[in-house]
Amino acid sequence: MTRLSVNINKVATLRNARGGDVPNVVKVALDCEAFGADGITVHPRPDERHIRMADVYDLRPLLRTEFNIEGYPSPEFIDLVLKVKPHQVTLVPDSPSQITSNSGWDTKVNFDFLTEVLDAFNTAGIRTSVFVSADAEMIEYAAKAGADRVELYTEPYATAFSKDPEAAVAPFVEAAKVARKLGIGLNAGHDLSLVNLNFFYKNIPWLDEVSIGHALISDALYLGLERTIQEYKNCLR
Ligand SMILES: CC(=O)[C@@H](O)[C@H](O)COP(=O)(O)O
Ligand SMILES: NCC(=O)COP(=O)(O)O
Repeated sequence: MTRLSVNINKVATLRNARGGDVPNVVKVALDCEAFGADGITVHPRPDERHIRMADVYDLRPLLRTEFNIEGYPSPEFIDLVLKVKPHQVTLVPDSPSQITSNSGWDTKVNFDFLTEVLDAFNTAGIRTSVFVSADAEMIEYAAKAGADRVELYTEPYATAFSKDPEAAVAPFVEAAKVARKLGIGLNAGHDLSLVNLNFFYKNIPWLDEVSIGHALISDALYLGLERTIQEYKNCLR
């Protein structure tokens, strides 16, 4: 089964636009779970422009599904994750000024750093995942550094999908085979949508998890959150 983790960053962005508590991020997360989400993902950034550190603490005791925290492993981020102890932490090589995640790690160049950070999370009993491009060497070094899983950065797939779906997914199928051969888990995310998700899943049915935010929350404006989550779940069958 491929799990759907709903990234609620965009819900927090909407809330922050007015400075109040509408929409309430915790309530939306709990409703996502009630509507069938298998997990909740957040990606706090240092400027707290969407998810805030306080949201992460508020969510932890209330969530009933898997909690995945993504982000760049700064000292503050590491401290937060070790205190909150989510089910999974996903390391992303974001710089603070980036609008959104736009690449995977160079796991070879950052091997020592990643090994040290992954060791701290593994020792704390938190499942680890490393955000990488669909590149065999990057996956191999992530595994060597101690990652339990990799998360494939799917923006290039999403961009190329409309022109040639087969060509778009081909490098991801190869990357997924590398992860399977190494015996590590496989997640995927970034710009997955109702348009491109089912094709991705059909080609890589052994995916453990997808995390989806931007398109899913946008679809919910038209379809409502409950139906949207059901439609995304239907893409994973
Ligand atoms: C790693 C990744 O792709 C997501 O965490 C993404 O960055 C979240 O979306 P936003 O950048 O829009 O918050
Ligand atoms: N890890 C990817 C994620 O959480 C959501 O990315 P997006 O669907 O907002 O592009």
